[in-house]
Amino acid sequence: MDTYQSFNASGVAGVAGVAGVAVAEASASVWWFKVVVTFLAVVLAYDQLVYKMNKGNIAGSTWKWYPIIGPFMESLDPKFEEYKAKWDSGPLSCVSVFHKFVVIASTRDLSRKIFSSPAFVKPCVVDVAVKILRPSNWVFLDGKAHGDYRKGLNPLFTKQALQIYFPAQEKIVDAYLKKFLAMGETEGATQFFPHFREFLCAISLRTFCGEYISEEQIKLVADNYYKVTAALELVNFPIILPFTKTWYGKKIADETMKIFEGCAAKSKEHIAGGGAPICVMDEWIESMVIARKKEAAGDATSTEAKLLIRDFSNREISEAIFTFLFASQDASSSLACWLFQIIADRPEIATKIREEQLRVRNNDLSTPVTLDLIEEMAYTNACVKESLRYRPPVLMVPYVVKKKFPVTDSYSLPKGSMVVPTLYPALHDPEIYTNPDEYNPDRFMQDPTGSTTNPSEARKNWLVFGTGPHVCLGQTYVMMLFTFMLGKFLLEAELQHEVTPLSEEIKVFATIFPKDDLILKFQKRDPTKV
Ligand code: HEM
Repeated sequence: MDTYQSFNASGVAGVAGVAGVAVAEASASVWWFKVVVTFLAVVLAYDQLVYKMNKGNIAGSTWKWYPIIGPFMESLDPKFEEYKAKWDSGPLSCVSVFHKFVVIASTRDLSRKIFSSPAFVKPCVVDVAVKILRPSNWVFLDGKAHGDYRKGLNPLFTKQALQIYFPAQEKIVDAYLKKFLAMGETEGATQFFPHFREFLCAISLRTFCGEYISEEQIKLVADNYYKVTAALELVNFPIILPFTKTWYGKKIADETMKIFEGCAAKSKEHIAGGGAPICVMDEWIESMVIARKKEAAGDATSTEAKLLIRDFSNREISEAIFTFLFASQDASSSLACWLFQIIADRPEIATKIREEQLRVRNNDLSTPVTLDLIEEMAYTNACVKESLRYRPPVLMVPYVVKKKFPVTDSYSLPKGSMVVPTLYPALHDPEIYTNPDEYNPDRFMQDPTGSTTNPSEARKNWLVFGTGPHVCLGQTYVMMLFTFMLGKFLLEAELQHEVTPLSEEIKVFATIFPKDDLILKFQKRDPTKV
């Protein structure tokens, strides 16, 4: 009994002790629970409140339906139809993802205003882009520093300079045309999206680096470049962890810049030895040499003196050349896919292009193609322009707001927010373009702006290449190259497109592509016939 009692007594005491501890622990965990719940409630309320305040009177959901993350999951797999619904919801509309406030501008006047307000905005780059393109890269410059650097780069893409690169481009176009025709014979219709990406990459690399880059290096870059695109998607994990998308992207970017560094060294030797420029690197390096000579002779203008009379290191050149590849690769591949799909589906337009191609050459196919001859190809050029209007490769361009920006009379963009001027809505504005969802190159033959109803206003709608201080550096290059390519391919090949229910649907992968990746066949034809 004693034993039992004492056991019982100690047991009771033990139970009481345990219960006491349990009560203390329970109340501690209740306290923690309360703290956590209160903290979460404050964070959620703050997030919603800030959203409401930033939103003001513009379109957007009344509350963030998915607290904190907002439409994050949708942004992982962007859909054209969801973008379009957003553009149609109002001239200014907003979302908030992870407390990042994003405003979308969907009219041409608002888009132009944003593009042309460098005092308030600068291009927005995802955090990981700075790591991949490197912080020292010129694309991250802003304001006057950016403007000065740009002045040094603009001469590399004038018509005069493009004339120099043209022979190298023509060689690549011929080589790939041969390849595509052979593929047509052996494989029939195949998915052309990857082939066009490789082709455009090869053209860019020869244009930028001439013969300094080897076939193997071109193949290496062309095969892997898509990893850079994937790493630079707008939504991505900001820290580079091994074997993730961003890690592979950085690896390829570093390897590519290393190749470009080697090319820059060879180009410097070539120009120092008195060689004539044949590629973008040569042209840049020669312009530095000329500016230095002028300075020595005492007749350098102040701009030249500032921009060019310093030795750009091979590393610096490689970084700038990488940005050209980065800016051109996806947009040019997108244009190629849509342009050739559209023309293959419209034989009457193909016939008109062939007529023009023979006419400008006086029916003599041995006529050398020069940039002057390309300028005579008005109809072929209108087909490229209309493709860019109908399916603009770049739908929107993200900018970041540097200081509070009164973008309309009733709304100011908050400092630190992201603002996204759109291009697609302006290029499909029914007040400017009759039947905007119809592909009609004749609109650009009737008027250079593409609008007979409102030509004076239409000039403002041509936002395919952006506008303002960051307007695309390569726009003349794009128009010249694609006009030439379209003419050449159509003379030499019959394009057979296998139309699927997804052909006209738009897939978003940095730029836009047909959802079925374009199933196409090139078939040899007699180039002397229309
Ligand atoms: C179909 C092809 C192309 C399209 C649709 C396109 C479109 C654009 C757009 C919309 C921008 C942003 C402009 C802005 O913020 O105002 C841009 C910038 C840029 N593009 Fe292109 N682009 C194309 C091809 C190229 C090519 C071939 C190059 C090669 C050199 C290039 C080089 C650049 C550069 C360097 C910038 C940044 C300019 C700066 O920040 O100063 N682009 N492009």
